Order: sequence, then C-alpha cells, then structure tokens
Amino acid sequence: MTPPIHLADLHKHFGDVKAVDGVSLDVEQGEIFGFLGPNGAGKSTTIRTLLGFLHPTSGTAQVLGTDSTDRAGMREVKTELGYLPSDVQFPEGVTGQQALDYYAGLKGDERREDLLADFPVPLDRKIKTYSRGNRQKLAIVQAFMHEPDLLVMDEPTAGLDPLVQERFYDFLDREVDRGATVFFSTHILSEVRRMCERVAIIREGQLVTVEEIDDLLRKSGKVVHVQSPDHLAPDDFRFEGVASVEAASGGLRLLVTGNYDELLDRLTDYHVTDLEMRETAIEDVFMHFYDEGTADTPEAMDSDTVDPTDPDGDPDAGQTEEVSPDV
Ligand SMILES: Nc1ncnc2c1ncn2[C@@H]1O[C@H](COP(=O)(O)OP(=O)(O)OP(=O)(O)O)[C@@H](O)[C@H]1O
Repeated sequence: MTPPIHLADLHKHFGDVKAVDGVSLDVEQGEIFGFLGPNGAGKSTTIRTLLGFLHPTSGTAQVLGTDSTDRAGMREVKTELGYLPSDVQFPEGVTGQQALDYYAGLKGDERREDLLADFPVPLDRKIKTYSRGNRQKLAIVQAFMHEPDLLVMDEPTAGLDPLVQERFYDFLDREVDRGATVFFSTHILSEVRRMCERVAIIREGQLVTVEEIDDLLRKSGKVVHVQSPDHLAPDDFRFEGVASVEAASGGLRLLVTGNYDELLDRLTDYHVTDLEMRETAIEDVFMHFYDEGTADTPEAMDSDTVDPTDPDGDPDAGQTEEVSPDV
C-alpha cells in the first residue's frame, strides 16, 4: 500500500533558491510525524508542494496515493485530507459560523460540534474581531471537522495558549488512536518530544536525518555532571564514548554516548562529591543538527488564503504564485 505521504527526490526551486533540494520521505499510515528545521529550511515549501499548492521543479510528491500535480485526483482526496496552514487567512467580514458553514458544504462537518467543544470560538462574531488564538482555533475546527484520514499542519500550535495547546495534543493523540496519520512542522521541540514517534530534520532544503525520537535521544547519549574539590583535568576524560567535555561549575560536564566503565575508572582518581546523569535534552540534540551549516533568514511567505466568499475557488486552495489546487 502506498504510504499516505510519499516524497521521492523532490525538488522545488525558486530561481537560484533550492528551497527543497532532493527530499525523499515516506510517512506511514497511523504515524505522528514531526518535520523540523530552522527558519527558511524548506518545511513550508515541502508541505505546499506535497499538497499541490506549488508545482515541483522535479521529483515526486504523493499524498494518499495521489500525485500532487494531478489536480482532479487532488480534488478527490480533499475529503480525506485536512490541512492547517501556518498562516490561515479567513475573509474578515464573515462570522465564524458562516465560514464553517461554507467549508461544511465543501467537505463535510461530521464532528464540527465536538471540535467546537474542545476549541470554542465566538461563532456569531465577525472573524475580523477574533484574537490570534481564536483564529487558530477556528482554523483547527475548519481543517479537521470532516474527520480526515490524513492531517497535515504547518506550525499548528502557533498562537495557542498552553491550555489549548495541551488540548490540541490530546486531540492529536485521539486522531492517531483512531488510525489517522499526522504530519506537522514545528519549532517547538517539547511538542516533538511529547507527540512524535519519528522526526525528519531539514536544513537548506535537504533532509539531514529521519529517525525515531527515542533512537535519536539514545544515540545522543547522556549528560554527566561531575563535581569534585580536586582539579578535574578535562583531558583525562577525552576517550572513546565521550563526545564532549567542558568545565562546569565545580567540575566537568560531559556528553557520554557509551564506555561508562572507563568513565567510572577515571573517576576513581578523584574525590567525587556529586555525580549527576541525565538524558540529553532534545534541544541539545536538535541544535546539533541545526547548527551545522548556515540557515537562511526567513522571508515573507505567501499566505495560504482561504476565501469562503470566492464563488469559483475552493477555500482550501490558497492563493499561490503557481497553481491553485483543490485541496
Ligand atoms: N514564493 C517564494 N519565492 C521565493 N523564495 C521562496 C518562496 N517561498 C519560499 N522561498 C524561499 O525558500 C526557502 C525555504 O522557505 P520555507 O518557507 O519553505 O522555509 P521554512 O522551513 O518553512 O521556514 P520557517 O520556519 O521560517 O517558516 C527560503 O530561502 C525562502 O526564502
């Protein structure tokens, strides 16, 4: 069976800018998958190409078995796909209720009320009066009220307060429990740790790793803090299995990936007053991938505009410089 998301040597260039530069990736049915990378790394461009908003320069992007360039096919998968863009723009002059009614007519709304119970918004008010958080909640209800098989999101929790964020994570847990597939980009590393089974990290348009979170953390080793009244010579602790050694208050901080026997042997030469060992923070792990290389600065992106008042357009299609697909 074709995985819900299949990218094969995908390229998307804007002139000289290789926003996506040979990305290959499969996201399997029922997975919750995180897509990370520094600003300008190519996350949004990958997602927008996958969903047919942008035409690939070369390579393949398939969503739910349909090629992203197949516009008729993409129209058909619309009911099985929910997309939450990073910058949803509703028409300002309509109420939340009117907007949801419009989308309901396009793709269904089996669980509109359930979602509104979790993500309440002032439905009778015009969207132009909404706070950022309320807009995002409306966008969540709009994107997922038809109970899609695949949820694709670009920085979904931006603008949500911590309570609503937590409610959103619970919602995603339930989505995966019912067999849906979830793919999202984010900058929030705790979110990745909390939610994802696997992650892909993209930098300068290329994937630098695709791994299970637990493997990534395991391979990244443990942080060890040693305290001693003696002078701990960092060079004594540079051996295989120690990725880094640095002076820390009252002792040393080591990043250890194995060879713990050797570490204990060396420590017997010193009077150790405190020894602390903890899992590497996910921040350390990702910064390692982010730092190696130079990232672009973010630039203004075209937003994925939704316009329920547009009689011709599908509001999910967005306005793009290239194509206006029907997802
Ligand atoms: N429409 C466009 N025209 C020209 N260049 C673009 C366009 N869209 C994106 N880019 C460039 O492509 C690169 C990747 O941008 P993209 O928005 O995909 O990154 P991102 O990882 O989503 O970043 P962020 O985390 O800041 O949202 C950047 O160098 C960006 O400036």
